[in-house]
Amino acid sequence: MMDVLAELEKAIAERRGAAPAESYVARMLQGPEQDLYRKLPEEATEVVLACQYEKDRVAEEVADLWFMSMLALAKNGVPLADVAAALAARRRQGTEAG
Ligand SMILES: N=c1c2ncn([C@@H]3O[C@H](COP(=O)(O)OP(=O)(O)OP(=O)(O)O)[C@@H](O)[C@H]3O)c2ncn1[C@@H]1O[C@H](COP(=O)(O)O)[C@@H](O)[C@H]1O
Repeated sequence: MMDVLAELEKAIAERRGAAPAESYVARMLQGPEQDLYRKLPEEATEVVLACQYEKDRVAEEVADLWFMSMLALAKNGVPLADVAAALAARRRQGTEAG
């Protein structure tokens, strides 16, 4: 799983400087930040709607949300490894608490 996300992180880094006309990644990362941040709640809402009404679309919608989250990480210079570390730390805390 992390391999796919790590590959996506690399692809995003490679494409962020591309011509906006040719790259959605470039459009989102070079454009106004509100264009990107508006997409996050939209995609989250689509996940909820799929869960409630269109279960065969849940995976696709979560993939969209994760992609937008990856763009938000790139926009803010936060590496995927930091997210992995945060989840791992919570896992350890959960193990200790449990
Ligand atoms: N994983 C994705 C990915 N997921 C979704 N999208 C794009 O995200 C956009 C948003 O989807 P929506 O469902 O909201 O569609 P929309 O309403 O048309 O979008 P908006 O115009 O409102 O933004 C769509 O244009 C999708 O094509 C993605 N675009 C790119 N990637 C990855 O990023 C790589 C580099 O992409 P580009 O540099 O953009 O070619 C690709 O090879 C992929 O691996």
